[in-house]
Amino acid sequence: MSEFLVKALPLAGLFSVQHKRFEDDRGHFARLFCEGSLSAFGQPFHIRQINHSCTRARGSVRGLHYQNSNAPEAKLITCLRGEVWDVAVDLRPDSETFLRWHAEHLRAGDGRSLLIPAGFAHGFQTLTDDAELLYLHSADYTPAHEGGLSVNDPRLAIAWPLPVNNLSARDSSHPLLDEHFAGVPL
Ligand SMILES: Cc1cn([C@H]2C[C@H](O)[C@@H](COP(=O)(O)OP(=O)(O)O[C@H]3O[C@@H](C)C(=O)[C@@H](O)[C@H]3O)O2)c(=O)[nH]c1=O
Repeated sequence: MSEFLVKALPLAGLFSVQHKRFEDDRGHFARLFCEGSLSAFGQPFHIRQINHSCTRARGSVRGLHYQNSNAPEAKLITCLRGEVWDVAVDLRPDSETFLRWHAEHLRAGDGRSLLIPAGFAHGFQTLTDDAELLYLHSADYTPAHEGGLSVNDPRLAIAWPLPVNNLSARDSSHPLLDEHFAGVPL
């Protein structure tokens, strides 16, 4: 096995990345990111930014966020503490799965990340208190080019595992999708 076991998920370009773990008496070691290996899957991924978040209460939801065609970005999401239900929504207008979502359960210590390509929105719900996420981003944070989708949009019909709690003011005000939504053409 190489340093990663990469599994394609139902939306093209979305991957589960299992990190090979080396165990010994001291504990363990794993490579979290390797540009050379991961670029072979989906589009090349060059890290521009690394972010970290901690979310205190179980059931909290962050998202759904994306950067538009002026600053498209891929993300590699890893859970460092607790557990989250991590969601990616396909916003590529030419995709056969446009507006379909897929979720993965990420747990600290499971050695797994979600690789989300450009042209997707991302969000998550915490399944435990004090959940921490590490995000690797392929583009700079560009608020002027950021968009959001409502986590309760009936057109997406995301089946959140818990009642949706603790949305930020911004995440409570994302518009519902309508016929003018053009997605993220790449
Ligand atoms: C994302 C981000 C936020 N910020 C600032 C803006 C704001 O004052 C504060 C909190 O930002 P937000 O409320 O947008 O944080 P949050 O709602 O946690 O945003 C995150 O949500 C998840 C779902 C993602 O996928 C991330 O990429 C990111 O968009 O941090 C930065 O300075 N740089 C950044 O890269």
